[in-house]
Amino acid sequence: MSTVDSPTPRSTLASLRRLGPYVRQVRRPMAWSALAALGASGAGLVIPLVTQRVVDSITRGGGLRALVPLLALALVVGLAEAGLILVRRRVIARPTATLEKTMRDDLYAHLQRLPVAFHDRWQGGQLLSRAVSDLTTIRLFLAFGAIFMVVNALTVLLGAVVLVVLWPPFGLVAVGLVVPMVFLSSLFEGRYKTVARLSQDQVGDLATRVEESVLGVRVIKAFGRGPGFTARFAAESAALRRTEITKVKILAVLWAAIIALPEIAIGATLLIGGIGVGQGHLSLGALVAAVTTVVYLQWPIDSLGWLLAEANKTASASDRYWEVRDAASTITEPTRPRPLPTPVRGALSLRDVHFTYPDATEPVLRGIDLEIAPGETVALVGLTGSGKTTLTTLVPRLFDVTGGAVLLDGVDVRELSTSVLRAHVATAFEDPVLFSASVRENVALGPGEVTDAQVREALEVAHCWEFVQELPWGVDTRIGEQGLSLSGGQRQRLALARAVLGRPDVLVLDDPLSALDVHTEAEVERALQQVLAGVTSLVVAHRPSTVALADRVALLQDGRITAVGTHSELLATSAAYRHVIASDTSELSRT
Ligand SMILES: Nc1ncnc2c1ncn2[C@@H]1O[C@H](COP(=O)(O)OP(=O)(O)OP(=O)(O)O)[C@@H](O)[C@H]1O
Repeated sequence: MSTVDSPTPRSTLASLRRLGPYVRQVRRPMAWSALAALGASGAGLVIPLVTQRVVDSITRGGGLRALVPLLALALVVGLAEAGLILVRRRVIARPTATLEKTMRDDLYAHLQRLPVAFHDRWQGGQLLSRAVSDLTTIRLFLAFGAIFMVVNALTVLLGAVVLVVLWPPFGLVAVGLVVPMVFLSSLFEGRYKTVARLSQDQVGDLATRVEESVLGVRVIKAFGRGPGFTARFAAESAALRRTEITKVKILAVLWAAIIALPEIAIGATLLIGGIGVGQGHLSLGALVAAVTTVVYLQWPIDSLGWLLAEANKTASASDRYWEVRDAASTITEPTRPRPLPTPVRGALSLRDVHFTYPDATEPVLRGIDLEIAPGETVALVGLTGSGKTTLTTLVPRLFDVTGGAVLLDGVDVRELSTSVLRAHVATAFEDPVLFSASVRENVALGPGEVTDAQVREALEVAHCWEFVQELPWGVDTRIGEQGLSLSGGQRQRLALARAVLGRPDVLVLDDPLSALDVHTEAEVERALQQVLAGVTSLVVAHRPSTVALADRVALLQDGRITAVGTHSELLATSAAYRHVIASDTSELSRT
C-alpha cells in the first residue's frame, strides 16, 4: 500500500468482528433471513425422505393411490422452499442497504473531522475505494454470504444427521465430508486474505491515478505526457490483473478440492449403501434417499469456497474501513470550550509559535511573536518556502502549533470550540478551491443562514458581481467541477468573496490577489481596503501593492519574524526586506 502505514495483520474472524457495532443494528433481520434460508434448506432436505417413501412404496408394489399424498407433500415442500427463499431476500435487502449507507455516512463525517495532516498523507483514490467498493463488499456479505455460511454449515450438519438416521454406517460419509472441509478452509484463509487486501489497495491506487489525471488534465496535455501517464496506468492496472489472477488460482485450487468432496461422497454412499442393501440391512428406498441427500448437500458444500473467499474479502474491506475510522483527529475539541469575551474585538496574538510538520525533522516556524491589534492589517512577507502559508494555517487550526500559542482576544485558539473559532476567522487560500455547485453555494460555504444581500455585498467587494451577472443564471449558475470553467482570477476573487462574506472579525488571506491582472488587482484592492478597515487581517503578500494595503509589515525569515514596521520603514531599514520585495517584484515582471 502506497499511502498509509502497513496494516496490522489480523485473523479473518477478528477483522469481521470489528463490524460488530454495525451488524448489531441488523441482527434481527439477519436472524429472520437466516431462519428463512434454513427453513428453505430444511424443506429441500425433506425431498430425499419423500423420495425414499416413493421408491419403497413402488418396490413393495404399492399402487398409484399410495403415491398421491407423497407427491402432494413434495409439491407443498417445494412451494414452501420457494416462498422462504423470497422471504429471505425481502427481509434482509433494506436493512443491509441502510447499514451500508450508515457506514458510508459515518466514514464521510469522520473524514470531515480528520485534520489536514491526515489528508496530506492519504491518496484520494484510497479513500474513494473504501467509501464505495469496500462498503458494497461488506453489504453483500452481510446480506448473503454471512447468512449462507451459517445456513450452509447447518445444512451440511443436518444432512449428516439425515444420513446417520437413514443408516448409521453412512456416518462415515458425513465425517468424510466435514473433516476435509474444515481443514481446507483453515488452509485457505491466510493466503486468500493477503491477496484480497492487495487487490483492494491496488484498486484504490488506480482510483487515485484516475482522479489525479482528471484534475491534472491540463498539465498532462500541455506537457504532452498523455502517453506516459497511459503507460503508467497500464502498468498498475496490469499489476491488479496479476493479483486478480492469483486470487482466481488460489480459489480454483480450493474450489476443485471442495467440489471433489460431494462427488467422492456420492461414490462412498453408493458403495456403503450397496453393501447394506446386498446384506439386507438397508432398503433400496433408504439408499436412494442417502444418495439424494448427498446430492442435495452438493451446493452447500460447493458454495463454501466462494463464501470463504467473500468472508476474506469482507474481512480486509473491514480492515480498510476501520483504518480510516480509527485515525484520530489531532485537532481536538476542548472538553470545556472557553467563550470569547464579548463583544469580539479580533485581537490576534502569536506567542513564541513553533511548528514542525508531522513526519518532518526540521521545524518550519521557530518562535514567532506577533501582535495584531483589532482592525489592524498586517502583511506577511518572506521568501518562497519561508513558512508564510504554514503560519496562516495555524490561526483557523488547520494545524496546531507544536510550541507556543495562537490567541484570539486573549483566548488560546485550542481552548475555543472549532466552530466558534472558524465562525470568527475566515480564510482565503492562494489556490482557490471551488465546488461543483452554484456561485451562491460556493460563496455561502460557511455555516448559518446567508441572505441574498450578504452574498451580493461579498461578490461586490471581491469584484465578482459584474462577471457573475454575465453568467447564464447569475448567482445560481453551477460552476464546473472545481470551478474550472472560470478564469484563475475569477476563481480567486470568488474565494475572496467567500472569505469576506458576513464580515468576519479576523481575515487570513494567503496571497489573495496573485492571479489578478494589475487593473483588476487595483480594483479589488480598493474594495478590500474598505473591508479590511474594520477587520483584523493577516495577509500573505508578494506584491508591493498588496503590502501597501497593510498597516504594518512583518518579515518572515528562517522561521522567525525578523522585522516589523510600515512598508516604508522596512524599505529604509531592512536590507533583507528590500531583497524580498525586489525578488518578488522581479518575479512579477517576468510573469
Ligand atoms: N504539508 C506539508 N508537509 C510537510 N512540509 C510542508 C508541508 N507544507 C509545506 N511544507 C514545507 O514547509 C516549508 C514552508 O512552506 P510554506 O508553504 O509555508 O512556504 P511559503 O512561505 O508560503 O511559500 P510560498 O511563498 O512559495 O507560497 C517548505 O519547506 C515546505 O516544503
